[in-house]
Amino acid sequence: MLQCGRFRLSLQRPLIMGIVNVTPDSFSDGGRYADPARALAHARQLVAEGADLLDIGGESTRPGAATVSETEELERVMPLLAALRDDGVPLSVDTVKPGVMRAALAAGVDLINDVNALQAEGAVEALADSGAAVCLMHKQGDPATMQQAPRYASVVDEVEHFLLQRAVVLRAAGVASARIVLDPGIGFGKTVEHNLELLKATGRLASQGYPLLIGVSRKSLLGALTGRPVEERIHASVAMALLAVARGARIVRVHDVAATRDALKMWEALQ
Ligand SMILES: Nc1nc2ncc(COP(=O)(O)OP(=O)(O)O)nc2c(=O)[nH]1
Repeated sequence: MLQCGRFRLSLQRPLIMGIVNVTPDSFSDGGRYADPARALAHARQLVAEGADLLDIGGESTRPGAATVSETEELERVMPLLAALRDDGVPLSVDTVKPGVMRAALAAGVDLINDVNALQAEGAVEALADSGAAVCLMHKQGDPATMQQAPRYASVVDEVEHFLLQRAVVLRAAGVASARIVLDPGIGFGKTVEHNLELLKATGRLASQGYPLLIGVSRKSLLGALTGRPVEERIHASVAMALLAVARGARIVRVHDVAATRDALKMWEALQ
């Protein structure tokens, strides 16, 4: 069970986190939902397609992405969070900024999705003071430079150690384990080989006492394996989400909810 703000989400079956990027420059859908009305319609479409929760992102984290001011990020995400507040769907905000976290939590967001694992000053306190869940993700370096020369002695050991260390910090701050999700951060300071090692270790990473979230949707790893451009990666995205679930992941963060939902229904039918 995931204690996710206003919601208690069963993890008996895998959950789909639908991605709503309200940015001009997200790697696969940047600019498509920058208009508030389009973003709201898209968010509701993802719920209709079977998203169990929505992840609202106001700052691209793709390699080389420019950073966004807190004011700008708030202007992007807050109207959508407000419009979705009473739709009855758990809402996540994808941010590294404690100020954005606090505003989103005050507006009722149910999960903080932080690619920086709440390392910013004040982030742990912001989360601890709320009832929201948190996704702690590993990354090596920052989007601007993380893909220049990723290097690990043992990527699985190091990612696992980091995530468990961050979970210990949260538990010490009074955050119950039922509010914590871990994520190895596919594509965040990793080579193709590093990403594949982490995905092969999904079972191990998912057995650490916390639900594991995998986000691989449309990412360059899939392009490297298939040769497909970003707009042609739905098949590989669905396949890798299904494989992650089959190996123990409990949440998949995806752009293509309907296709992923159908695939997970097939997996569930065989359990
Ligand atoms: N927890 C988690 N959060 C994430 N946020 C963004 C992206 C990148 O994907 P996307 O949001 O589609 O692109 P962009 O960061 O360019 O908006 N990937 C993850 C991920 O793998 N895990």
